[in-house]
Amino acid sequence: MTEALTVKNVTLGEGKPCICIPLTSSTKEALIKEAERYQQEGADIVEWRADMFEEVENHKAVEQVLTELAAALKGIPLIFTFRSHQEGGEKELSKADYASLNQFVIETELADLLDVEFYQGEETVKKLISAAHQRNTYIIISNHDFQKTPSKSEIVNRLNQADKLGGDVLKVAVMPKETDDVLELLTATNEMKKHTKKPMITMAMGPLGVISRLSGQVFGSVLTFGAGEKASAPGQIPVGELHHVLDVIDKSTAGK
Ligand SMILES: O=C1C[C@@](O)(C(=O)O)C[C@@H](O)[C@@H]1O
Repeated sequence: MTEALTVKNVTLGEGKPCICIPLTSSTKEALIKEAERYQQEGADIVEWRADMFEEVENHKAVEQVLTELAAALKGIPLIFTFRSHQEGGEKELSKADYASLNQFVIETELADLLDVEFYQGEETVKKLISAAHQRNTYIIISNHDFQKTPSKSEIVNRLNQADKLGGDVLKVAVMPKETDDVLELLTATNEMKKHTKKPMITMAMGPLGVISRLSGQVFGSVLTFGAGEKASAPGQIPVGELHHVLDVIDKSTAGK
């Protein structure tokens, strides 16, 4: 059974999956406008994809955006994510720069959750978890495979490793080439939910994987990404449509 994790006014792991909208603009002004819009539209959670920000290597500029985002979001939890190129992101930082950017963001206490990539290595991940936990910040440990879908046992293995490292939320995204791959991801999620109490976020990307972005309540994924102005990964559907489908599933599975 998943133990729910409450971040500000949002609970991950109870009933209907939360909807997270990614901020994908490249300038501060456009990011703040996006945040204001999603706040008015009632987003559950917002993710800042900082690898899409033109000044991401300038820590002061990052802090300024975080400060203004916190004001614009009016209490909506914020995930800070620097997605590296090899995991599907737009920029690449050295391992040292990746660690220092995330450490800096933790110290600002302006993000509620940080997405930390599993492949950055055990030492970095553990250091960031420990720093975050001293500041009431949660860590999502993520792993993306943009080329393929690993086997069910490999997906479970990656989620287990993220759990053992001490992540608060465990995330895996894969790329399906056939419907069997989507089933592999869903089966892995369903199986893992029997072995961990931590909230999980899993998805199969691209058009074939759309069903996995809708069915979290059934198989055990607590959050789903919906496209705002722009999708941050293939297969995300517009937030309005996502709300509608999640509501239908929630109503029809109530009482189970
Ligand atoms: O890890 C994820 C999931 C994601 O890749 C998706 O497929 O929806 C979108 C990213 O912005 C986010 O950081």
